[in-house]
Amino acid sequence: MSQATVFHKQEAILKASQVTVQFGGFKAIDNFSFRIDDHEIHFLIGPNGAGKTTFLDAVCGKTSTTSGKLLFENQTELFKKKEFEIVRLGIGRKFQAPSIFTNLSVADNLELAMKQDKRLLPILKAKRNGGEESSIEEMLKLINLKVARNQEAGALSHGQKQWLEIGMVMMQQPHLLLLDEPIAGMTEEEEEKTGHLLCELKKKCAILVVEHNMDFVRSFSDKVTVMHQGQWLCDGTMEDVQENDQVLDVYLGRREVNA
Ligand SMILES: Nc1ncnc2c1ncn2[C@@H]1O[C@H](COP(=O)(O)OP(=O)(O)OP(=O)(O)O)[C@@H](O)[C@H]1O
Repeated sequence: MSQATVFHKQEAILKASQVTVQFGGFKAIDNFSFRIDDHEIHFLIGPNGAGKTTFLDAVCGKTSTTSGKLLFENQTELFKKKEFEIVRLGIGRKFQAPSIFTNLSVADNLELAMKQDKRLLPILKAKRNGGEESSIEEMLKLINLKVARNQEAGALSHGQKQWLEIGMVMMQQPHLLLLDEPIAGMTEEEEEKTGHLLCELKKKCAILVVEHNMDFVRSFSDKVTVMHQGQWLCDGTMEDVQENDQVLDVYLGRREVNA
């Protein structure tokens, strides 16, 4: 293989092989295989209870896999790793529940997210160095919150809070970003801005998103994987998967696609 071929070959950031997650006798994920490449926005879709969130939980170490392999960047098996170890390896997750400090400024929230030592006082008393200052500035610009840098985070709109949280996860410079329904509760304008934010972020990392809003998936996905009853149903582009008869039957329905 020539050097040029090696450089242009897509690298898998995460490969799941035959992963099963069992709660008692119930398989929330059943023999599921999956792959996401670097710089890809990959949506995980499927009916309620399909196992999408459980898969994110398994990747970030919140839930243990019962069997199968989860290989990160071709070399690290995530099985049995603790959540903080997985964060350090380069997998960041934004949870649905808010985790911002509402009475700190937007910039202070980003600074806090950047530090390994999360004790508030020493961080807020210490003067930021030039490198930290420019990382915060860059992130403020990316998440569209430059004008709100000194505003208390609690006073932001719902959409702005979501972007701040995404920014906080990004301050750890993850190679893989996990998002669970990032546009829930947003206005149409905020949804659009979030989509464009994801397109910017994919220049820095791969992004795996659980989502039910099919218009959003259609607009911003590179690839889509459909899950059903814990199992892989199909994957491909959104155009591909919305023509799959099984996907139409169990999830999308005929009317949605016709519309
Ligand atoms: N800790 C748990 N203990 C027992 N069952 C669980 C647990 N967590 C999830 N489940 C079950 O596993 C199945 C998959 O749940 P999961 O939340 O992953 O689905 P989902 O595809 O994300 O659904 P939704 O789109 O509604 O969020 C569901 O039947 C759920 O009730």
